[in-house]
Amino acid sequence: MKTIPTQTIENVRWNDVAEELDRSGSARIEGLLGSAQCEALAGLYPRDDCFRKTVVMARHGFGSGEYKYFRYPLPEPIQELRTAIYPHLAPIANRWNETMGVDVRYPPDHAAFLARCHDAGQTRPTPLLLRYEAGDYNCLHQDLYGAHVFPLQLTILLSAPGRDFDGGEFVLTEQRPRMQSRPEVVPLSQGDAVIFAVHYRPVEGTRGFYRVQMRHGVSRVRAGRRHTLGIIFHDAA
Ligand SMILES: O=C(O)CCC(=O)C(=O)O
Ligand SMILES: [Fe+2]
Repeated sequence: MKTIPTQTIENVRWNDVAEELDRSGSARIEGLLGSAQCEALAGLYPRDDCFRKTVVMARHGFGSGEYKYFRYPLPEPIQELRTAIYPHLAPIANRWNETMGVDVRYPPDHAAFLARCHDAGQTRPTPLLLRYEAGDYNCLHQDLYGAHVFPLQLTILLSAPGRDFDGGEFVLTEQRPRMQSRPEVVPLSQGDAVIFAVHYRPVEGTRGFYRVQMRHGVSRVRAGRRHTLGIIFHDAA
């Protein structure tokens, strides 16, 4: 499978991504992957040699649909994306933690952060491939897998809305202290990525910054089949 040219990642307007994340808690990158790359990645789903675990969401009350966690070594394009994107997000994560008064700081390269996870017993890879069919959905959740959490993650839509599936919108909610939750739908085309907060993000209020709690999920797929690739930067216990 073709690797992702590092050039592609370097060409993303990371300053705009950072601004958008600060403003709304999520940011879209259009056309991060080409359609051939998307289809090759979605095509890995039946390849059980690539995965360490399958989760049937209905069995756990997570929703309806399935996902599989990749095993190490990750397929090259996924390893590349995870390694190349992390250094652009670590400064944002550090700034957010500073704003929220959280002491944890993230090293500039992903290998160093993974070493921290692995030393703490979080050794299992978390990148995952998800598959939804008509009627399937993903309940609002947070992808926490242990004490070590990298506070940003991304999801890439591998299928084409309108052609491969209908419905199945990516949804974020933001729960502000003592207030009702704010929903947001992130419209995605095939190959687009959404970067979003895993659990908390800082929001500026009239009396300084406060912390809001984020969750993400997927609305019901109304027809067809939808695949996504999830990239989470911490490993799992
Ligand atoms: O399928 C989606 O759009 C959401 C996937 C997800 O929950 C994740 O990537 O962590
Ligand atoms: Fe998730």
